[in-house]
Amino acid sequence: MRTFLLAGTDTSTVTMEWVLTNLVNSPRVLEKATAEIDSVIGQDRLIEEADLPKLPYLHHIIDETLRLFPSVPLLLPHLSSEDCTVGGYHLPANTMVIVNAWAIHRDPELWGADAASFVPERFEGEPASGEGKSNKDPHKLILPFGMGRRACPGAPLAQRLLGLTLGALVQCFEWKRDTKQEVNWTEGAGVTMPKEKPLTAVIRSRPIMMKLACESSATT
Ligand code: HEM
Repeated sequence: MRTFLLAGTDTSTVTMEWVLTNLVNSPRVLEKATAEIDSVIGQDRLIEEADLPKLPYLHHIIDETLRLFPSVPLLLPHLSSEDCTVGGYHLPANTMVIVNAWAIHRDPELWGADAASFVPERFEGEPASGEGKSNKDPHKLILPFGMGRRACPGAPLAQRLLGLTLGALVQCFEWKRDTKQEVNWTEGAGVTMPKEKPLTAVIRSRPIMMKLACESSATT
């Protein structure tokens, strides 16, 4: 239980801070996410888990954030249990292998000239499924949760948690930068990759907050 708490909390909160940083720096994307939530759910009730499959753009925002700011940028170190070949390189047994997901996620050969830009639309289109499907499917080019047998077992939970939290934050509040210039994207140090300086922003409640406040005062 302790492992799950340790592995699950920092990774998710760091990602959420990067998502919000990207949104306050990209009003166009924030507006599109707000419009999606308003058209699918509206302002009369709070987002629920069952709404998530109907909010593709929200997921593209999360995928694009995990691409640019994977919260475990070097994944976890692995040890080869026997001699093997990886990407054409011979690895003797007992070699430590570190995968630089951050660099893969920003490689212009994979992502094009705008690899460093925040563009959730690059995840549009159905994810390819099955062996041998297009290796251009962007969902198959990111590995924020690792891959294979030791991949993150909390990935499905994390994706639902991020979707629901971000959905509620966008549905319930207007978000704006508190400075004229863009919020700094500088990364800090750590096993998980935090922002160097914590995000500050201006938020204003949207109509649903008044409704939720009235409902909660009526039940107390
Ligand atoms: C945005 C959220 C998260 C990210 C980006 C993330 C990422 C990762 C990565 C990259 C690994 C290492 C994979 C590898 O060795 O190649 C990992 C391992 C792990 N994660 Fe997550 N994780 C997240 C959330 C969670 C949550 C919510 C839980 C549990 C509730 C969790 C539990 C674990 C555990 C137990 C491991 C170790 C698995 C093993 O060694 O076999 N993670 N995670």
